[in-house]
This record gives sequence, C-alpha cells and structure tokens, in this order.
Amino acid sequence: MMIGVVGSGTMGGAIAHQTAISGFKVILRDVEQRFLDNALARMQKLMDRQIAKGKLTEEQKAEITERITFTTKLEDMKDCGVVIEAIIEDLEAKKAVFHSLDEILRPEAIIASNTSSMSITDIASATNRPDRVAGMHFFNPPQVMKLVEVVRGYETSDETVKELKKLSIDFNKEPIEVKKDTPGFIVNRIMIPQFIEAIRLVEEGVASPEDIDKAVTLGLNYPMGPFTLQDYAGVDIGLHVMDYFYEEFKDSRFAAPLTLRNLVRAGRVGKKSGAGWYDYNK
Ligand SMILES: NC(=O)c1ccc[n+]([C@@H]2O[C@H](COP(=O)([O-])OP(=O)(O)OC[C@H]3O[C@@H](n4cnc5c(N)ncnc54)[C@H](O)[C@@H]3O)[C@@H](O)[C@H]2O)c1
Repeated sequence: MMIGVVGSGTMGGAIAHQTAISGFKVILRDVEQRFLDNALARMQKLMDRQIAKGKLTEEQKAEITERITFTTKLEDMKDCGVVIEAIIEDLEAKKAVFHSLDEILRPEAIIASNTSSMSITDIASATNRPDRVAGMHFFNPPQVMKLVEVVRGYETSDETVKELKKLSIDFNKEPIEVKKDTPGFIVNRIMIPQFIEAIRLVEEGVASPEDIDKAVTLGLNYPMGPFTLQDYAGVDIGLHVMDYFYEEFKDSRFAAPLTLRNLVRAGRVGKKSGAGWYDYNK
C-alpha cells in the first residue's frame, strides 16, 4: 500500500521517514520544494549518524530513500490508501487539505491527522467520508517515540480504527485507542495540568524550577522535568494548548498561569529562542 504524508516539517518529514524505514512506499508533500529538500537533508543526516554507529548500511540508506517520493502536488497522492496530514496546527488550513484530499483520493482511503489538539470531528466535517477520518498522533521524534494515539472522531468507523492501529504496529509503534474526540487526547490531557501545577508551585514560592525538575526526574522517574520539557517542546506551544483546553472545557483547572503568559510575551519561548524557563546562551 502507498502511504501519503502531507507537510514535511518536524513531524511530517520524520513520519515519512519512519514509513519508508518500515518498508512502505511513501509520497511526501509540502507547499514548496525547499521544505522537501530540508526534510530529505534531515533524514540523510539521521541515517548517516546510524551508519557511523554501524546500525545501518549505505545500501539500506539508499533503499529507504528510494521508497520516498517528494512532491509539491497534492494530486500525486491519488493512489494512496492512507494519507497522514502533518501540516501547521491551524484548523482552517487542515480542513482545506482534508477537503482537497477527499476529492482526490479513492472513496475507501483513510485520511488521518497528526494534530496535537484540534478536534478530529471538526477536521472530518470538511470531507464526505467522516467514517474514514481519524487522528493518528505521533510523538516527537517519531522515529524514536513508540506511542501512537489513534483518535476517534464522532463518525470514525471501527474498521478505520482497526486499520490505523494495524498500520501503527507495521510502523513498529504501540497504538492506543482514544475512544472519544477530546482536547489533548490522553498524553497532553495528563501533561498540561502537570505543567500548570509545576508553574503554580514556583509562583507560590514552594520550590525553584531546577528543584521541581529534579523532583520529577528522580521522584517520578520521568526522563525530563516539566520546565526542561516545556523549554524543549516550546513554551509558547504549551501556552497555546492551555488556552485551547480552557476555551473548550471552560474549566479553571486549565487556566494558564500568568507567569507563563508573561514568559511568552517576553519572547522566552524555550530552547528555540535561546531562553525559556532556563537560559541557553550562557
Ligand atoms: N512538533 C511536535 O512535537 C509535534 C508532536 C505531535 C504532533 N504535532 C503536530 O504535527 C503537526 C505538524 O507539526 P510540526 O511540528 O511538524 O510543524 P512544522 O511547522 O515543523 O511543519 C509544518 C509543515 O507543513 C507545511 N505546510 C503548511 N501548509 C501546508 C499544506 N497546505 N500542504 C502541505 N504542507 C503544508 C509547512 O510548509 C511545514 O513544512 C501539527 O499539527 C502539530 O500540532 C507536532
């Protein structure tokens, strides 16, 4: 089966790479050739590192690369059995892609979204096949992280969930089923309140970010504490998700702490900007 991936950024490029590593042919689409070139360069860099460590051969690298077709034309996806969308986190942009894919693809093809937070039901409403639309939420980096959340929209069929769970296993991942379309699915629904609580502890003067990170890594055995993780993933992204949860649930549990909002207003959005909860330029 041919797989399509729309969007060749951090996630889409890596999902296409994982798809090819798993032995599938994949078509990767972005709006401009330079984004596709960047995605290919990232894949090659990763594979060169694996070759240097003796974990991959030059022949395997060539075979994996050959399985990937790069395109700027969505119509090239017409023979795909499954298309995974991983474009920017913008509802209207996603709906536009789903609407076009619905017109291009065979009626039985599945269209899945890698959205971290948007409603699958809302995205599916842009198509005439809401039963063949679902969430397929990978974690960063997808070549390493084992989990895939397969998310049901309101109309997603049992067969669609079954096929996406099987595909996740073919990708050497561990799928779980999210039975209802709810903001943040499982992982972010648990992670975001932990971020909020950690920030409140700092606001109350109970402990420093450093000590809270140490407490969580050593006491809960998490690989990263909440402040290190926010800086790594983007402090602004965490705030965006909190605001979205607050908007959807209308529950003060999800109200973003002011300290966090001010950090983002100051442009301290994490490692990518050189500073977030911690400074990285020192
Ligand atoms: N980065 C993460 O840690 C992470 C983890 C899980 C899920 N997600 C989700 O994955 C999606 C992509 O995130 P990302 O971090 O890879 O973003 P990104 O900004 O790195 O990449 C987005 C890519 O989509 C392209 N694009 C935009 N509109 C397009 C269109 N109409 N057709 C084709 N390509 C288009 C852009 O040119 C860009 O290359 C988002 O929905 C995000 O919420 C991100």
